[in-house]
Amino acid sequence: MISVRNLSKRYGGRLAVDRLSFEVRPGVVTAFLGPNGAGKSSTLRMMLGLDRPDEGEVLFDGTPYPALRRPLRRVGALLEARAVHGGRSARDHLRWLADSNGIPAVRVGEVLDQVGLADVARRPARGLSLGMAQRLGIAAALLGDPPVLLLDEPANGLDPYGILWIRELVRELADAGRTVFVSSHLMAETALAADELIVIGAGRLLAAGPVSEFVAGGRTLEDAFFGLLAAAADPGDPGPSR
Ligand SMILES: Nc1ncnc2c1ncn2[C@@H]1O[C@H](COP(=O)(O)OP(=O)(O)OP(=O)(O)O)[C@@H](O)[C@H]1O
Repeated sequence: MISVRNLSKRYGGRLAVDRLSFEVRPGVVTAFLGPNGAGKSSTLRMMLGLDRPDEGEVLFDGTPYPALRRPLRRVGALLEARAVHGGRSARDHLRWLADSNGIPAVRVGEVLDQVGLADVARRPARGLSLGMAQRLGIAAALLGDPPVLLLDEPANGLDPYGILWIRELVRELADAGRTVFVSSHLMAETALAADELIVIGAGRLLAAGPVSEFVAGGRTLEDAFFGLLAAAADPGDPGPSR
């Protein structure tokens, strides 16, 4: 279980995350939706201890990320797929990560196979396409076989086969009891891939609940999303009927 409690972050004069609270349960795929600049990446960075909140906290089964021992074994994350040294091969990058987190070296071959990168694993990372770099980032997230996965736009750069692959992967991970939290901009894809939604706008929680409630009555998720944003921008607007 991930608990985000009253999280706030200000950059200069701008409030990027505003008293945000929500929970993410194991065994389901939870999507994190919001327009550009809503505060999704800022929230994910604070979840991972990469940014310090001005207020509030994020707990993984009661423990903040910076206090986790061997964190890659507890929480796997994909944030910035290009965050790999360009001269280093995918295999060496994963070996280094495994080594520094007490993860058996055999996992490197396993995750390379799992993400379909075994054939290019010895190439320098700078030669990887965006889709391959994205798969390498997912391999790194899976390396420690963690019970929690945080994936920021995992379908970014993937072709339709890759998008289907991600959808099936997150489903398998959740079905195995993991906590899977996935940020996205892709409404149609989210409607197919996610069970639960957390929607934010301007750093604030706009709605949270099962996808089935957002799309009740034949409404598309896109319609529900635009309705929530319109209601948040104009509090006089009755907004969507949920
Ligand atoms: N390091 C930073 N310094 C200054 N401002 C920042 C920083 N990081 C984020 N912001 C600002 O905080 C707000 C939220 O940004 P954030 O990247 O978290 O949104 P997002 O929902 O992830 O957007 P996107 O969907 O475009 O990735 C934006 O106004 C952004 O400009």
